[in-house]
Amino acid sequence: MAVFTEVSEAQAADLAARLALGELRELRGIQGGIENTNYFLTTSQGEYVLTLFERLTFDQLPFYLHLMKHLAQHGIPVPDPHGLPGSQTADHPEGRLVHEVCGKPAAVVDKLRGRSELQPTAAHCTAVGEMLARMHIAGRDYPRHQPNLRGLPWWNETVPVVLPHVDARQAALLVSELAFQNHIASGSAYAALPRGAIHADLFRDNVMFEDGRLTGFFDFYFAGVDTWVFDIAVCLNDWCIDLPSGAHDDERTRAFLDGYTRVRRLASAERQLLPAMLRAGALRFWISRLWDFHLPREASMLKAHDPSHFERVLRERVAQPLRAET
Ligand SMILES: Nc1ncnc2c1ncn2[C@@H]1O[C@H](COP(=O)(O)OP(=O)(O)O)[C@@H](O)[C@H]1O
Ligand SMILES: N[C@@H](CCOP(=O)(O)O)C(=O)O
Repeated sequence: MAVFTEVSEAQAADLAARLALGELRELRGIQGGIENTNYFLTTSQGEYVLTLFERLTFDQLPFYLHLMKHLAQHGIPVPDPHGLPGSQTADHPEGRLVHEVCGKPAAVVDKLRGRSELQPTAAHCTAVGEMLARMHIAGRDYPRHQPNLRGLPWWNETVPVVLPHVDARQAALLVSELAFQNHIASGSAYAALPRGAIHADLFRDNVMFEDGRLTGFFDFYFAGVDTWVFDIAVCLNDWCIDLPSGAHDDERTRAFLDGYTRVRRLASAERQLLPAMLRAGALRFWISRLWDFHLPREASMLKAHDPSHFERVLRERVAQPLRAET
C-alpha cells in the first residue's frame, strides 16, 4: 500500500469544493501503487481518485495530465482529470489540471469501473494490444513533449547507484546489458523507430476489465515520448509471460501482437528490434525495482516490488530471443 503523505478529510473536502465536485462523503487510502500517494475520494457527485505526486514536479505534471485529457477527448478509456473551474483560457481550454494539497502537486481524476485481471487469457491480451495501438495513434497529435524520464539516460545514471547492492553475477549482467542497450540506441534501426507518447508502465495492475471487457487503463505517471515498440515490449514482458519463471508465453504474445497490429502494422525496424526492446523493458524495471528496494522512501503503506523477477525476465529474454516471425 502506498500513502506517503497523509491527507485529512478537511483538506480533501476543500479540494472537492474548489473543483466543484460536491461534498466529501469518504476518503480512503488506496492499497497498491508504489510511486505516489493515492486516495479514493467519494463525493455527493461521484467517485474519484486523488493523487499526490511524491517525485514528479509541478513543471513535469502538465505533460501527463493533459495527455490523459487529450486521450479521453479522443475516445480512449482513461481517467479524465478535473480542471479548476474558471481557470480555462483560449490557449488552455482544459483549465488548470495540476492542484496543490499538503504542499505537493495533486490531481483528481475519474475512478474507472472494473478490476484488474491478474491472470490474463489470450483474449485479455488481444484487448490490451488493440487498445495500446489506439492510444499510440490518438497520441500522434498530442502537442506537448517530455522524454521518458525512466529511459536510457536514467538507466545510465542509476545502474552505478544500485551496483554496490547486488552480487557479482547480477552486476555483470547489469553492466553488460546496459552496454548492449547503449549500443542499440546508437544504431540506425533505432533511429528509424516510430515514436510518440507512450504509457511505459502498462502492467496487468494498470488495466481494468468488467465482464471480460476492457473498461480503461490508468497510471500515466511514467508516460513520456519514446519508441512505440518499447511500450509494446513493456506490455509483453508483463501480460505475456509465465510470472513464476519469467518465460515468454507464445499464445498470449501472439494474441497481444494480433490485437496491436489489427490497429497499426509494425514497421520493419520495430520487428527487427523487438527482441532488443524486450531486453530493454526488463532492464528498465529491474533497475527501478533495485532502486526502490535498496534505496526506499518513507511511506506509511508501502510494499516494494521484487527486483529478482525482472532479473529472471531479462535472463530469459537474453537466452531465448523472441523469434522474428512472431
Ligand atoms: N483512475 C482510477 N480508477 C480506479 N482505480 C484507480 C485509478 N487510479 C488508481 N487506482 C487504484 O489505485 C491503485 C494504485 O494506483 P497506481 O497508479 O498504480 O499507483 P502509483 O501512482 O503509486 O503507481 C491501483 O492499483 C488501482 O487500484
Ligand atoms: N509497474 C512497475 C512499477 C510501478 O508500479 P505500479 O504499482 O505503480 O504500477 C513495476 O512493477 O515495477
